[in-house]
Amino acid sequence: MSAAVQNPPAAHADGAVLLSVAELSMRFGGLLAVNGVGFDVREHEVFAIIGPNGAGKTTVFNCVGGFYKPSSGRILMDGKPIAGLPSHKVAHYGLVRTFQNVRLFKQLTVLENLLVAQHRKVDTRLWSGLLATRRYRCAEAEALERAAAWLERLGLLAFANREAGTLAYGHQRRLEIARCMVTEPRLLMLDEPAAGLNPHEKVELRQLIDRLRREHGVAVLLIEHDMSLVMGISDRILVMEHGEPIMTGSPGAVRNDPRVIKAYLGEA
Ligand SMILES: Nc1ncnc2c1ncn2[C@@H]1O[C@H](COP(=O)(O)OP(=O)(O)OP(=O)(O)O)[C@@H](O)[C@H]1O
Repeated sequence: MSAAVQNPPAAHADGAVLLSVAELSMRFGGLLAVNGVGFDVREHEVFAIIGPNGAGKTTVFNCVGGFYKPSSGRILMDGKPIAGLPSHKVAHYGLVRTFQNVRLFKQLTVLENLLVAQHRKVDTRLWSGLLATRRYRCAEAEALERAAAWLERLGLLAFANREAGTLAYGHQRRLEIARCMVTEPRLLMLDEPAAGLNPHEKVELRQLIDRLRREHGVAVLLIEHDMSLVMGISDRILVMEHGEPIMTGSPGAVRNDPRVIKAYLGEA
């Protein structure tokens, strides 16, 4: 990795803490997949977790996102404990995620995918729908408006009525992000968003992440193996190996740390 690459300034280093993870551990039988991991994500910050395959990154994501109940540790969102809550409850706190492998409703249209994602905001009680109460109709119209706005922002409006499964892979990945954004999250968790993208799409992804935090105020928690993307977009980076944290620091500090170079980045 070239030492000449410039780091972005740590512009968000003073923001309020949004997510706080402390002493997080996750055991699968005899395997301690995550051991004593701690980090904070601040408002509007892009915070990345990197490390070799099997380091425990996705397991941390699954604990934070409500897919695993951690064996021990604290996870606070806005100061409120969320460890062990199921993912739909975690989403109530404004924390949503994408997956390593695209998970869309492939037989539904692009637009329908965004409407389904907002069911929490629309009163889905049967009688409300049957009676088409004013509140229900309003919420439905707003959901449609929000969906159309995000499709437009992400350049997907022309595909609104296409089945999601027929979109090109890069568009499906963008639709996943749109599906998160219609829920108006405060913290967006992206699990290897650049995987399978071509170089041009990676540049667009970087611009998109930057726009989301600047214009829409989200913080981003990122797992990614593409070091050019990670180093270019992150304010701070946590490096993991064998389930344990090696260090947390700015891209420059991480890139030059001998332990990180040995465990993951390799010699330039
Ligand atoms: N549900 C599970 N049951 C048992 N072992 C698991 C489970 N999930 C993960 N592991 C193990 O925990 C360890 C950490 O895996 P994890 O997927 O979190 O790593 P990772 O850093 O995300 O790797 P990658 O970069 O390849 O996605 C690995 O040894 C993995 O085999």
